[in-house]
Amino acid sequence: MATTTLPRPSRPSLNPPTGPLPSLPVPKSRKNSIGSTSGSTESSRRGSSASLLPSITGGRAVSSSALPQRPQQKTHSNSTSSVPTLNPNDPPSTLPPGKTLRKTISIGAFPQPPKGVGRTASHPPSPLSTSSTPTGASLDQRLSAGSKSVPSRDSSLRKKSPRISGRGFPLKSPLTSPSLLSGNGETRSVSSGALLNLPSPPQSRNSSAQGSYATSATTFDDVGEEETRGRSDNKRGADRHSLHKDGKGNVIVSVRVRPDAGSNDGKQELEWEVNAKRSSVTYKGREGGEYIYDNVFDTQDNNSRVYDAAAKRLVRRVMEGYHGTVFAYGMTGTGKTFSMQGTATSPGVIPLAITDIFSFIRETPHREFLLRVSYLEIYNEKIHDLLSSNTTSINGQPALQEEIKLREDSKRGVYATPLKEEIVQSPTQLLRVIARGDNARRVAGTQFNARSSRSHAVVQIVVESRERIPGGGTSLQDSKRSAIAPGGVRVSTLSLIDLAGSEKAAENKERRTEGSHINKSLLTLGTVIARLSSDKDKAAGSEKDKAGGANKDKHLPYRDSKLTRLLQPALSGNSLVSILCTIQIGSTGSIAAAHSHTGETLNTLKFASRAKNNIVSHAKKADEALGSGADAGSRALLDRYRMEIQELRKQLDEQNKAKETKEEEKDEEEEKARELEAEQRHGEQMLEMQLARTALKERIEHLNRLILSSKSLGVNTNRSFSSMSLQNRNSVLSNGDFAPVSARSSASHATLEVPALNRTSSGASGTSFPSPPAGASGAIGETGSEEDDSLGENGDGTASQAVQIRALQADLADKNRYIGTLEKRLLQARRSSHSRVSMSLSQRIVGGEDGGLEAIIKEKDAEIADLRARLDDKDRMVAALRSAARKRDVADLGIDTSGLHDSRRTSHHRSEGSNASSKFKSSPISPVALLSPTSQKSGKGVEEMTRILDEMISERVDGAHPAKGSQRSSLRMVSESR
Ligand SMILES: Nc1ncnc2c1ncn2[C@@H]1O[C@H](COP(=O)(O)OP(=O)(O)OP(=O)(O)O)[C@@H](O)[C@H]1O
Repeated sequence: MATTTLPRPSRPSLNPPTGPLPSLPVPKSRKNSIGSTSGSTESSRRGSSASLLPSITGGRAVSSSALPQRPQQKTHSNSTSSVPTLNPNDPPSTLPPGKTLRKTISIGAFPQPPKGVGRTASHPPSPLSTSSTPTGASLDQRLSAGSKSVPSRDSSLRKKSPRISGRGFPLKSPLTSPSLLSGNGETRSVSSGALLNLPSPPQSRNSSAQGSYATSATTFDDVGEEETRGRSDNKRGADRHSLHKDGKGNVIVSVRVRPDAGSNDGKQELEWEVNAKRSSVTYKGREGGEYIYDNVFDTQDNNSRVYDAAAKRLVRRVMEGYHGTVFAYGMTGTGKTFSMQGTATSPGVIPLAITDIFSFIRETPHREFLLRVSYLEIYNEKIHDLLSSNTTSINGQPALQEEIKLREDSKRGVYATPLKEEIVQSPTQLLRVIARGDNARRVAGTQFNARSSRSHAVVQIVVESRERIPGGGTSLQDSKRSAIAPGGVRVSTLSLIDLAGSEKAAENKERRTEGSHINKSLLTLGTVIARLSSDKDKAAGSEKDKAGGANKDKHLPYRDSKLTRLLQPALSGNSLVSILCTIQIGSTGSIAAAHSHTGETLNTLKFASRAKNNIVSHAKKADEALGSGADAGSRALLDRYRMEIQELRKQLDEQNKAKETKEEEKDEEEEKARELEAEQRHGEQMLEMQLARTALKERIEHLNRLILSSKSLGVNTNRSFSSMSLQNRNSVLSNGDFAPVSARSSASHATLEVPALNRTSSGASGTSFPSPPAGASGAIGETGSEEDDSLGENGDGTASQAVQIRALQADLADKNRYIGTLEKRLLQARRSSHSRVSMSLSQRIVGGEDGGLEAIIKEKDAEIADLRARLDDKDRMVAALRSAARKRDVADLGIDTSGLHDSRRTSHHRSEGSNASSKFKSSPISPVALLSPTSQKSGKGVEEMTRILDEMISERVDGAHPAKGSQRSSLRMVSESR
């Protein structure tokens, strides 16, 4: 395709059309739309001339806007002589009793998207009607719903006013005047549902407005061609062509005639002729003339038709990226508000435009849109925000508000600030916003209108749009991709303006003041438009003009009123323009005539002619603000929102990640801390347990050695030490494997130095003495080689006292070493659990737990004292043993050696083959002496010593019992005390 060509009638050879505007890109979706509808009978009917239409690139649809344009327009409008002058002799009129008061219902009364009425059932459905309206009703339904309530205009026209040119169907007027924006709403010439997106035959000026918007993708160049073609049959075609080359095709001027309720006598026909077909209004009175416009709506035309012909195409253009302005101009009470707002049953331009805007959005999936709306009024030359939240109406009059100022910059042109803009997402929402503004607008009853608008009201809908990714996917993934790679944002503005009506001086002072402001601003508007014509030749087609007419500012009094200042961008060529002028025609003697409407009507007609003739528009599609920076398209909220959303999403992701990481870290830290704490606690517990176990083990071992040793020696019996000793020795030696018995553990040997005296007497002592207390038995066989620890060379234990002393000393050394070992371990344990211990200690101190620190210290002191007492015991024991040894030495002087043999006999087998026996022989003191009758003294000493030892051993045994003392606390006490 790619190029779908639409039928175009052959036309005379004219210069190639040079449309004032560049070709408009059309979404591909349009192609489908077109295709679906262009395959209709109308399409085939026009197929013969399809080649004449510009080809469609990229599958774009073709517009039906390429309509022939009425040739008379320019000639008439340009001809000042043709404009009838006002008749100053017209008598001032007064409001007749029968005048219909304005009963316009604000669009607030229909919050839901309006349903058009008044269209005939034969209206072809809009191509947009294939999709539902926002309220769910298709446009077709909307249109057909209203068709019953409004009679066919043709029939009514014929009936009421046979002199008014009817628009019989299908009419193929050779004067059909195509326009960039115009497209007459007449659709009855087109079969229903068939050719909504196709151009009317060249001769038909009554091309469907719907058709025009259905094919709004048509480039302006196309229109230029059509205009040229349309003019070909008219002697004024050349003029029209040049006019459109000047950009006139972007300006539509329509005149709407309001029905005159008081005119039932047909007299109006005598003075006025309204020919909707020719789009002309003719005044036949004095200085009369014919006025021809793009559209003339007679009294039977309803709002829907007015919208279709005068505004629909412009609205579609705005959605495509052009700026567009629609305003209603006319005398008070002639139907401006009625046309712009409409009623619940007959919605006007504003609600119908809103419906179309959202229809367009729905049908343009390859672009995304953002709409924002503002609503202001110019009242007594001051601008007020009708959407401002502090707009509170008091007794029907809005409260005073902050004045809005007009500013201008290169990007935005002239704009009001500060002005509230509301972003809207549905037709209902948009209608409600506007209804809110309507309620805040100043209205008052006047002589001519019970609810007269006392201000100029401007609804501005800013349309931001941006191309979505190719393919226009609507999936979430596509949306995301689109958000990630934003294209340029195009910003266009649709201004819908309901001007206050010009009026004669009122009696009421307030109304007079309002009226003077209204009239002044309207006068300025008229002046600006009138002067546009003087500049048009210079400006037309020039870059200066395209730039917005900045140079014109020097000549044109835009700044004389806020209205003209606000309209400056539109009037100076940057916008597509549609002007709807409303008049009320009264015949001689009618109500309207009685109110001097004729003069005002003629003024309005002249204004409309000048506007059509003078306003030059070189509206261009707004550039897409490329780049994603905040500067690009400073007003493009769409971009900013996209960026903001992306930024927020990014932040949210980061925050989520940070939160997750933190939580993980926190969990990990907590876990680690818990583990560490548990580990520490466990380690400490294990260490303590180990320590305690070791201490207990050693202590038990040690004490066991003592006990066993004591038992083996028989010290707990009443028998004599020597006999016990011998007995023991016998048992020990009964296996004939005599070995010296160590009096102590091998470890003890090295740590305690044995006194020389004991050492020398150890082998010679004949005193029987118990075996070494600790570890003796366990050491037998292992440490038996230690010669110093021999029980006695003579085998009777006479050397046992010295051995005993050394054993005790060794035991003492053992204990000291043992304590040292415990100390080391405790210190080690303390280091690892220092903090914990100190903490628990401090807690104990603070909380007074377990009696507090004092109790602990006392406990430790007691343990220290206990240990000291034990040491003292040992010292005493050692001293007693030494003392006994000395006594024995003294007694040795009178020893009877006879007993020695007995003694020897008793231990005969032991002494034999023993090294110890040889030692014993050489000993200066025989151990037997201790047991002989001559050694009574020494025997007494031994008994005493034995007793002491018994006590000590039993004491230790008691102490070793777990129930009788806490090893752990004892150990701790020792370590802590040191
Ligand atoms: N075409 C029409 N068909 C039926 N009624 C109409 C038409 N035009 C206007 N009217 C009625 O005429 C009355 C005045 O209309 P409207 O208020 O729209 O005039 P206006 O031009 O806005 O006046 P003003 O400038 O004072 O605000 C209203 O009651 C309205 O319903």
